[in-house]
Amino acid sequence: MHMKKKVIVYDRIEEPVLSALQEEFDVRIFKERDAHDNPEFLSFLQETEGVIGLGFPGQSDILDKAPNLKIISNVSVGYNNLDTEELTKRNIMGTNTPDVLTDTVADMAMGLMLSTARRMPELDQYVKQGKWKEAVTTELFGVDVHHKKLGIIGMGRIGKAIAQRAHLGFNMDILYHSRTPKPDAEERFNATYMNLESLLRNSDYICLITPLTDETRGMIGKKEFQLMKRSAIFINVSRGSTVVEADLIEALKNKEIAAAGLDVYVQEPVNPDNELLKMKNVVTLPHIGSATAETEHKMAALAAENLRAGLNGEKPGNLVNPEVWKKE
Ligand SMILES: NC(=O)C1=CN([C@@H]2O[C@H](COP(=O)(O)OP(=O)(O)OC[C@H]3O[C@@H](n4cnc5c(N)ncnc54)[C@H](O)[C@@H]3O)[C@@H](O)[C@H]2O)C=CC1
Ligand SMILES: O=C(O)C(=O)CO
Repeated sequence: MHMKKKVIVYDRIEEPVLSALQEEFDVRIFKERDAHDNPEFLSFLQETEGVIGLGFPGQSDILDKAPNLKIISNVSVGYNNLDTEELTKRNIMGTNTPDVLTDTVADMAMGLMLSTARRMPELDQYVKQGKWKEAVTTELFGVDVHHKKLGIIGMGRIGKAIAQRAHLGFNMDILYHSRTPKPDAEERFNATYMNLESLLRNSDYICLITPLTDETRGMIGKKEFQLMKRSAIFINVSRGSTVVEADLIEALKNKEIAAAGLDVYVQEPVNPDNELLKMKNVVTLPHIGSATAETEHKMAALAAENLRAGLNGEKPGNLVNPEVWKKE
């Protein structure tokens, strides 16, 4: 009898993609807590050929326990959960889901910027508590977004989609910092390339949207917050660990910056005791940049396509370690 290949769905995958995978493969769903010492997880992992999901810890200690693994298909564009060198060494493919989420994440970055600048969550509470009159006071007025300077750190797919919205929709001046200059962004959005220090000094809004890598880990800390304007509003949609969170808390407390809008945290779910959650000038979201019904579906479908290709001996469209692919 033809044996179905074993596949782990890690954390979750949306329907109807899950049902389709269950038809084709011997699927088992595991959650993050299982990754450590659940004997059922460890025994299934021994025979697993494919993993699909969110944030599977693709590091050597887990890979040691997965001798048959061929592919880890992330349902995310970020792949900081994967040790790509280690995967390549072991001939394991890693894939991600770029492009399909770009506009959705950019929409959300603009939303965070607007809601932080115009204090929308705070005002929402006043209205719901019947305190309309108390809400309409100069102390609770926000600041303008349009015609201000937006500094984008990481002018990639999402960075450009943010620049498009901000420049064409809100008449913002775009400053940016990236590994290399992006002539297309300069032409389309009149964006100005700057080193990090100049960007931080000159921006009214700063939006961080780089991947998390060895280079970007902690790239925004005490020194960087001190360079920012006191009126600066800081938006992080990248990963929590691109920022030194304790330094962000200090900068907000000491009024070195005005406010922050955050979708990502060093620890997720964020610890309820985290001081950021107690600050009125911080708008928080639970890492939902790409989480709309439409985009979740596109990401799941693309990740499943990558998984199928990898398990059928074809080259997946979105390899994050392309050097692993060698034709026999
Ligand atoms: N909050 C959320 O829900 C989401 C967060 N993300 C995060 O956004 C990241 C970016 O996604 P894309 O735009 O699709 O990736 P991308 O690869 O198209 O763009 C990343 C940009 O960052 C730049 N960059 C890399 N290292 C840098 C450094 N050291 N200094 C300055 N710039 C640097 C690159 O040059 C590139 O232009 C993802 O890796 C993920 O971590 C992505 C989707 C949703
Ligand atoms: O795609 C990503 O990297 C996310 O953070 C969630 O969509």
